Amino acid sequence: MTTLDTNAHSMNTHEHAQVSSQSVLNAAQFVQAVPGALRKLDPRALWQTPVMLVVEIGAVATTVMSILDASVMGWLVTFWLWLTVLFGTLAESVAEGRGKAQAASLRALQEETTARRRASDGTVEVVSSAALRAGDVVLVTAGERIPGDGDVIEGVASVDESAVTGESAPVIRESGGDRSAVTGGTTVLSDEIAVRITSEPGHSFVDRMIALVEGSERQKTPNEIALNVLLASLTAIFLVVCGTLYYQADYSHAHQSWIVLTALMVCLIPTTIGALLSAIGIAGMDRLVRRNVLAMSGRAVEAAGDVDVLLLDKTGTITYGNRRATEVVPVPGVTQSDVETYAKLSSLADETPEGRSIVELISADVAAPAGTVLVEFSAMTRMSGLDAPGLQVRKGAGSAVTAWVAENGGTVPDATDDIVLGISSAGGTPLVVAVQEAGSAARVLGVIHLKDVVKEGIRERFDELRAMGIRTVMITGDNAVTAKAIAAEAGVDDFLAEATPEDKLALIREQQRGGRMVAMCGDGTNDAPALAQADVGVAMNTGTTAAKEAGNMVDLDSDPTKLIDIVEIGKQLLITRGALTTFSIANDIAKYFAILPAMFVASFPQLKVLNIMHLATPQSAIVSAVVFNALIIVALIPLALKGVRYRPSSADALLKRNLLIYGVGGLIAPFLGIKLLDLGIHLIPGL
Ligand SMILES: Nc1ncnc2c1ncn2[C@@H]1O[C@H](COP(=O)(O)OP(=O)(O)OP(=O)(O)O)[C@@H](O)[C@H]1O
Ligand SMILES: [K+]
Ligand SMILES: [Mg+2]
Repeated sequence: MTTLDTNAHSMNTHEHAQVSSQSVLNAAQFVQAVPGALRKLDPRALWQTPVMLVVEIGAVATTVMSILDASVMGWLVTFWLWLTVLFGTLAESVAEGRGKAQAASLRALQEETTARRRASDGTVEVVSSAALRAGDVVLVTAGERIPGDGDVIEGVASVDESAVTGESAPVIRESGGDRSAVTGGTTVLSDEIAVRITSEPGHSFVDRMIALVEGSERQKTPNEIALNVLLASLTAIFLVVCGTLYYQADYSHAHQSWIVLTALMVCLIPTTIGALLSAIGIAGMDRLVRRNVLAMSGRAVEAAGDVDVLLLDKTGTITYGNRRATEVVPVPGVTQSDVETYAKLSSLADETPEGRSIVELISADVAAPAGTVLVEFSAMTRMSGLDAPGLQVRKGAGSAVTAWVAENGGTVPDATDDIVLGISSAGGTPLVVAVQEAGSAARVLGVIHLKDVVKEGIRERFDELRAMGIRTVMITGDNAVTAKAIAAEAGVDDFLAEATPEDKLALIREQQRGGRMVAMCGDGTNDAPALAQADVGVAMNTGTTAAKEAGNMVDLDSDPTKLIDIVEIGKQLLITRGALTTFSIANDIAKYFAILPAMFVASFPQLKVLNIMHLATPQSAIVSAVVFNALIIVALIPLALKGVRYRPSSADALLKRNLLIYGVGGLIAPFLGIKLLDLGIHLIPGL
């Protein structure tokens, strides 16, 4: 067998380089986004954004009015209202465009290849990869491309997944354990594996990635929907206000044209946030993708911004997950060769990496007796072994095997506990080996030492999480002593040992009942229920298909500390949305005071005191406000896409700071902007 390369799982930093090169927004991106923006002007697409739909209807109305009754002012307002809608769709289109290049390179992975499909009778036929269905078994040898998503059911191989993950170091994929999932389009570098296909055509992992980076599957989150309803209500109110203003103005002999009132209405409704809302959401998902995290829903990204507790599986998440047998220790009275024989016997059927490592460690030839029934490992029993006529062998977690020995009339010698304790306190996983032969009570033979290594640099990252106010809890099926040793080494706040899949699920529910937002990182099939229940379920890409399907995010780098980035991006998304909503509404209030006095000052000279801006003429005031209202959308697109900067600090301090910058800033900006625009605009002939 090949030597397993643990470096392949070491934390990598390549994605950070990627981020900085891609986050620069350039003019070309805007230009490329124009066709998409024009398509989005279709009212059937625009109704998703009620505020912008109202602007579009307003633009249609002023177009008609200007045709019927041409005036410079009418055409200027019309032109800028159309630009306002276009800038809104442009924001979304630019946000989407950033995933398009990535989607194109992913599509290259979907090229049809040939596959060697193995029928149930063992015959192998060559078929097209497009003909593969879930359940098919294919053979893939060094140098070949894996034709579809699946689980390795035989063998172990090193695989180049760089096309999907961007990480050039090969990874190990093997049957039985928590590193069995392979992705279609990746390449086998050494050895041969048999893969059971798990996805139907069109529903592969890469298909999902493409849909995700293109934003085509994006659905509004409940928060976005709530905000949209609020914006639509504000819009409705201003529609009524401006509509009735026409008659009130007439009644007071201060007639205002419908063009002026439409312009006023557009200035007052929350167009800025209405235009940028969807771009902010898309940008959040995009930022995650560039960190090599695939979020299956926007809701998960938002939830990440509010996480209080992070639960992590131990093996494969906190440790490299390359748990291997290093020694077998006999209890007093048992020979080394005896304990080794039974340890190997108990592992003949054990297809987990742990089981195979035991078979490899022990050189003695051992064969299963005739009539053997193999007992596979399960996370529930935490044991594996075999049953033969007159012979039962088990190995597994200390508590599980102790219970089994007692059930079968035996007692466990004190020395066992000492050996188990010794291995556990060093952070190793002890597997107790026991046997029951016909006519005698079960007895313990010795203990297998499984070694695993804590991932490098994980401690510092957990410290960071603590600084962000997030509690880390390790949950493991392993015994309490091992758990404690690894917990101390990794620096988690707390741990839960001897946890079954149900225990993991129960712990999450309990935390959620306490009002906490729970994130969970895991890789195993036994983590799947917990990953599904967690508010943010991050599956390691190295993990099983079940885990990857249960979670709402997949980390392509299989780095649990990535949660720090995920939380930051989630917080940044929430803060950006909050900041731009504040700015937008403050802006609209300011515009009200900027325009209204100018509109009515001719009829009501008393308004002069309010007319602090001294805009040149009422017409120029209206046009300047409309132009400002449109330009502010374009001006804020980069901020919406990049996100407001997030620094770890208390929620209170953040709120105060943002209210000050975006609230007060939003109030002042229109006065300055409109005044400046008015200086030029009032010179336009005919206005
Ligand atoms: N192949 C095996 N045969 C027998 N017992 C095993 C085997 N593999 C693991 N065990 C025992 O079962 C326990 C639970 O293993 P499992 O892989 O389900 O852990 P887990 O819940 O995923 O937690 P973690 O991944 O954090 O260790 C292990 O701690 C070990 O004591
Ligand atoms: K507005
Ligand atoms: Mg596990």
